[in-house]
Amino acid sequence: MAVVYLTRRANFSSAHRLHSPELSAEENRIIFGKCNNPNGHGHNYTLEVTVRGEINPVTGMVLNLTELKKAMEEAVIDEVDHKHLNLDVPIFREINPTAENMVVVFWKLLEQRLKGGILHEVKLWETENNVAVYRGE
Ligand SMILES: Nc1nc2c(c(=O)[nH]1)N=C([C@H](O)[C@H](O)COP(=O)(O)OP(=O)(O)OP(=O)(O)O)CN2
Ligand SMILES: [Zn+2]
Repeated sequence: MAVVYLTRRANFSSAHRLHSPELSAEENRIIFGKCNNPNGHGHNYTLEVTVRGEINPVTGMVLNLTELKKAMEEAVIDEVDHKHLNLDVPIFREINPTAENMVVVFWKLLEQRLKGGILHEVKLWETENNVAVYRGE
C-alpha cells in the first residue's frame, strides 16, 4: 500500500507580544527586544498542515481535503484570525505566543479534531523567513 503525505495551507492574521511573566521587565526587553513592545505587533501567518496515510482504494484519498480545510478552520483559524493572541485567545494568555509554542498548541487542537493518528506535521510561517515545524515528538 502506498503511504501519501497530504498538505493544506491556510493564512491568518494575528497580533502578539512576546513576553514571559517569569522574567523581569528588563529581562523581557533584553530577550524579546522589539517583540516585547506592550502594544504588540502583527503577522500574516501561513499555517501548513500535513496528514499521512494510505490511500483509501475506494475514494482514492488519504483524507478529503475539504475535511482538512474545515478542521483547520474550525480548530485553529477561527480561534486566532484577527485576534490579539495574548489578549483574545485564552491559551495564549498562559503560553507565550512564539512560533514554537503556537505549532505545539495547534498540533494539540488539530489532533483532537482529526483523530485516527493521521496528523504528521504542523508548520507555521511567522514571516517569510521564520518558520516553526512540529511533528508531535
Ligand atoms: N525563536 C523565536 N524567535 C523569535 C520569534 C519566535 O516566534 N520564535 N518571534 C519573533 C517576533 O515575533 C518577530 O516579530 C519576528 O519577526 P521579525 O521581527 O519581522 O523578524 P526579523 O526581524 O527577523 O525580520 P526579517 O525581515 O526576517 O529580517 C522574534 N524572534
Ligand atoms: Zn512577532
